[in-house]
Amino acid sequence: MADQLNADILYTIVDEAPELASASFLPIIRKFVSAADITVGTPDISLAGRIIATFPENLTDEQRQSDDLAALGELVKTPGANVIKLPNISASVPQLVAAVTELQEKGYNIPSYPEEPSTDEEKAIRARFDAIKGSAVNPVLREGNSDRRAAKAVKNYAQNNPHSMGAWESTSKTKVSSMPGNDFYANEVSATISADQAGDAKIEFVAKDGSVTVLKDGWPLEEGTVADATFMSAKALGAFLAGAIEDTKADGTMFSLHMKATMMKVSDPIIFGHAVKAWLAPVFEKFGVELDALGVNPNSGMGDLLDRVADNADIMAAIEAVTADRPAMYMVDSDKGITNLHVPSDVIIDASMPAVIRAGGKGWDAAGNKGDTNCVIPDRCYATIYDESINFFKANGALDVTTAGSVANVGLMAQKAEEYGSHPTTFEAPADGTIRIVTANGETLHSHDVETGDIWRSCTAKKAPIENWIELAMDRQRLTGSEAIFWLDANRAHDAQLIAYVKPALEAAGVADKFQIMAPREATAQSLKTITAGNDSIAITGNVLRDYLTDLFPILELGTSAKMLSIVKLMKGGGLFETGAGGSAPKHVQQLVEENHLRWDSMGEFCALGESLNFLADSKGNAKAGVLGVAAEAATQGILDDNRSPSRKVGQPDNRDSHYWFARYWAEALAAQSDDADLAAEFAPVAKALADGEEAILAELAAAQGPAADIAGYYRPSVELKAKVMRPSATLNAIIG
Ligand SMILES: NC(=O)C1=CN([C@@H]2O[C@H](COP(=O)(O)OP(=O)(O)OC[C@H]3O[C@@H](n4cnc5c(N)ncnc54)[C@H](OP(=O)(O)O)[C@@H]3O)[C@@H](O)[C@H]2O)C=CC1
Ligand SMILES: O=C(O)CCC(=O)C(=O)O
Ligand SMILES: [Mg+2]
Repeated sequence: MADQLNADILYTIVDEAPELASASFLPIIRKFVSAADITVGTPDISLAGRIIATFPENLTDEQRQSDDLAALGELVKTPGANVIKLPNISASVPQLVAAVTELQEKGYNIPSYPEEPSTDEEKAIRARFDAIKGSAVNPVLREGNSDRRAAKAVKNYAQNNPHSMGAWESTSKTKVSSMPGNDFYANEVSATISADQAGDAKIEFVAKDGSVTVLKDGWPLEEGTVADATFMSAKALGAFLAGAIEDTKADGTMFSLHMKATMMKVSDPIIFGHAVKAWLAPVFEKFGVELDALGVNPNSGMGDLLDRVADNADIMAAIEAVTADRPAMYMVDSDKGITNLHVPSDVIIDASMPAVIRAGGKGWDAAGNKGDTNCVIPDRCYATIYDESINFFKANGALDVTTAGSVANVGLMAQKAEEYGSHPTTFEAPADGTIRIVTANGETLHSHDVETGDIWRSCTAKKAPIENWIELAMDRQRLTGSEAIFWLDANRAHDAQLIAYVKPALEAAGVADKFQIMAPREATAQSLKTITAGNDSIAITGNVLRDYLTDLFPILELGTSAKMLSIVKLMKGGGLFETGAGGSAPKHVQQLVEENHLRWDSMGEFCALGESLNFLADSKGNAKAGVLGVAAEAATQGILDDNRSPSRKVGQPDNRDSHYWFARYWAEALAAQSDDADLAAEFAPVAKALADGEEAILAELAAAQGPAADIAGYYRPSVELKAKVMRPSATLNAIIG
């Protein structure tokens, strides 16, 4: 890895669809940039790679691999970082277990995931797995704030080639349901750490008998950190979920739960588990002991539960009886019977809610019928943005993609800001009592009375990232002149603390009149109005809304968030270029394996590559990198202009075809430019060979599609087979080498 880290550009090895795409695209990148002596390192941050790096002790030398994520995590704190970061799996427990099983089958002597660790050894193994679980990569690499937007060319393309949008009826019964109170929103308190309070804090649980358990010790809170505490009442959640199920039935719609069990890896699987228990309440009441004995953990979902109880006819019959009495369920895969509650990571709110909204408020039920759905989002902190969007489209009809403007995002993300950094400070209350934060000087910063099972958490946002975020917002507003809104709710404790940073900073810079501050609901309505009128808006948000909005608006405006420019301006001066704003598209892998068609759109990679090369030119004074970067931008434009992006259906051009075209346009742009004669001379014959070979290459790529493709694995496919499947054109391979 040491050599890898010294490379000019680091292009991450990840999972699923983007990793399949890399098997085709990376050889092209390497060939082109080597002409400027630019090196490309490939640190492995895949789920399988991270598991292997975590458990070296029982592996052979050949199997072992370095902890690339840890190394990258350090690199992003240096000015030289230039990382192209593709989306990776944030694993739920079922995914983690499946990945371990696959590695074991491949001869890796990795311990099994201890579901219920009892011995010290099991607890230690479990702790190591817990560090791999959920969103364990992005928070480590994101040492900067987020600038996500659609490049002009991408936006123009979408306006001229509108994607399909479901119609919105004013009579739609689709709605968002949230708890009326006693949720994270209601119980939040927040404070900004003073000089006196700064230092190592602790979090304590005080039982009814006065005994104190330290939940977290040596927890550094720097001066200026905004530190919140809040909890969700388990009783209130249970009652709400039971009510929402009944309400869905009365409405005649589908029940759907939308969580972020991956990034909120401690709290949201618990909330998900409450929903599984609420759905199967009579089964849990009657068979609690048996379910326990079978190792059922509702937080792992109904899929895991069904596997464990499959041989118990009584429980299966009880489940069937309950299901018959329940409302329709929103399905992940109707054909395969995968429900919304099967796996906690199947329905991820940032992708799932926009899909419902784009479809005109529709989901799919078990029989494959389209219908309205009750979108259950228990906590109210951010649910209002979806509620307001639904209200807006019910009133105004679907967005007109051909004329709509764009909502860009500037997101507070650096150094594990806000909820997405809260896993180490999230706890399920062990009993009735009090949970409190005690600062270094002995003061009680926050204190909550809790009941058994309540989900308590503290979130923090540090001063330097907050200030950097406000600067970034001012930069983007100045460069665009767009409407700019801080999505902050003055009535929410945390947001009020942020507003106390934002207002004076804007005033000091003399730009307060260029910005508005609005609660998320009002900001949603305003932004939708703005883009409906064909204008642009910048949403300046915290970390969760950064995540939600950079799927919501792109999916409405562009049909996908895959085409987003996603830049993380690292606070220490480096550049992290994320590819797109979406995920790793598991469904795409399934299609490739079944019919050798990869519909993954590499537009995010194309945009990131151009940015990374231009950044290299600036940061290292590498003029050739700049020439390559400008040519890569021309190639990206060519893909859009000539409609070379992948199609969804087998038999039509796919991801590999788009890479051929990218290489061709890139070579043509390099051959045509006059800034660097050497590069022009080197790429003229490449451009000619790619043009001359067009017919053969496209025929060879097309011929590969149709039959099943074997890549020998899911989490750790064979490198050789992947290359074989993803590079089926001998003519193209001969040119790329
Ligand atoms: N930055 C990161 O590392 C991120 C990682 N993730 C991880 O990704 C996995 C899947 O997450 P999920 O929420 O389902 O979201 P995804 O974004 O992976 O998938 C949602 C859908 O979006 C479409 N899509 C996304 N990217 C592309 C692309 N490049 N080209 C074409 N279509 C695209 C696909 O739609 P269609 O099926 O219609 O083709 C896909 O099924 C999880 O493990 C999650 O943790 C999620 C978000 C960000
Ligand atoms: O890290 C993850 O799990 C997902 C990240 C994500 O969805 C985003 O940043 O948009
Ligand atoms: Mg996201």
